[in-house]
Amino acid sequence: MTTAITLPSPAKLNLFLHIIGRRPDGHHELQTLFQFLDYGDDITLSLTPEQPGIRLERPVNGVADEDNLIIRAARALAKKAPCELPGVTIAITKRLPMGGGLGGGSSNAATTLLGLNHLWKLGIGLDELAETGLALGADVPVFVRGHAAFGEGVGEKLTPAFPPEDWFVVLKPACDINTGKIFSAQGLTRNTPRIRIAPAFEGDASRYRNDCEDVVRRLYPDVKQSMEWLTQFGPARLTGTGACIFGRFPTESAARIIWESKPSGITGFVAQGVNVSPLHQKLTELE
Ligand SMILES: C[C@](O)(CO)[C@H](O)COP(=O)(O)OP(=O)(O)OC[C@H]1O[C@@H](n2ccc(N)nc2=O)[C@H](O)[C@@H]1O
Ligand SMILES: Nc1ncnc2c1ncn2[C@@H]1O[C@H](COP(=O)(O)OP(=O)(O)OP(=O)(O)O)[C@@H](O)[C@H]1O
Repeated sequence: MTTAITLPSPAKLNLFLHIIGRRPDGHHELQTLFQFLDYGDDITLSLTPEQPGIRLERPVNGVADEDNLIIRAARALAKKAPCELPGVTIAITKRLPMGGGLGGGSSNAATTLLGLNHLWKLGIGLDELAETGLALGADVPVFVRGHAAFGEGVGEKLTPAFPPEDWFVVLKPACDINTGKIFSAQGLTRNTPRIRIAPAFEGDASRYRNDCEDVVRRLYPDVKQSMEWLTQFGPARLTGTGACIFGRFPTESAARIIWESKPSGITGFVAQGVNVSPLHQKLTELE
């Protein structure tokens, strides 16, 4: 019987992000193109049959365990079980910056849902797991489903997409950005016309933009400065509500040359865009 697994919890990029309106509940209606990166956190789930309950081996810096999306996801899943479950200890190796627009917390929640569904042998389908995940955050469903996608609604209505699997230089300017602050900012573009995209999306995402970019550049000079630097080598774009920005390159070596030339003090990483989540690739290997 498998008692422990280590699973990837990848980052996502919003290759574009359009805000097309506001719902009556105040949430913004989006159109976005999600792609995963082959870079992210790792989560180890270890069953502890002798000790009931769900616990984190070490807290995530700055996040109370009660608020941690890993714990919240595990508890939401446990509620669905028809019987008593073995306990679990969860350890995370955190690489993704928080408040970076890379969806780290949401990805951690999805990895926990899928990993525990596997270890606890619950047999819950992806539709139900995506619905459970949506209650934890708008980005959780795409991580649960595990395919690059055109997202609508708040990002939960997903149509599989196949953007090119290019290489990215991802930079993390020295600021953390609160998503709620950007969505409530004055002057945010909230009326981008809805686009119609065939389900087999193969269009050039560079024609589209991130509607949060102007507000974020105005409020965060570090983001503006990093974008100006990266733009010298091609289009640079914000992911989510920032703070991370990215530039795309056709090969790893092209991306690494730019990465090596970055000014000192800028953090980030180089990674490849992938249309099947590394989490799902790993789970398929385990089957
Ligand atoms: C920016 C994205 O990462 C793009 O993929 C997501 O839309 C973020 O969605 P999320 O993780 O659910 O965002 P949260 O950090 O929970 O949202 C914080 C706050 O931002 C506002 N918010 C968020 C998402 C959305 N579509 N419209 C909003 O107006 C809401 O006031 C919400 O309470
Ligand atoms: N496991 C977790 N990892 C990271 N953040 C978490 C986690 N659980 C809860 N959070 C909370 O979620 C907030 C957002 O963190 P996250 O890494 O998801 O940011 P993000 O990449 O900007 O997300 P998004 O792209 O969804 O806006 C953090 O500031 C933290 O308070």
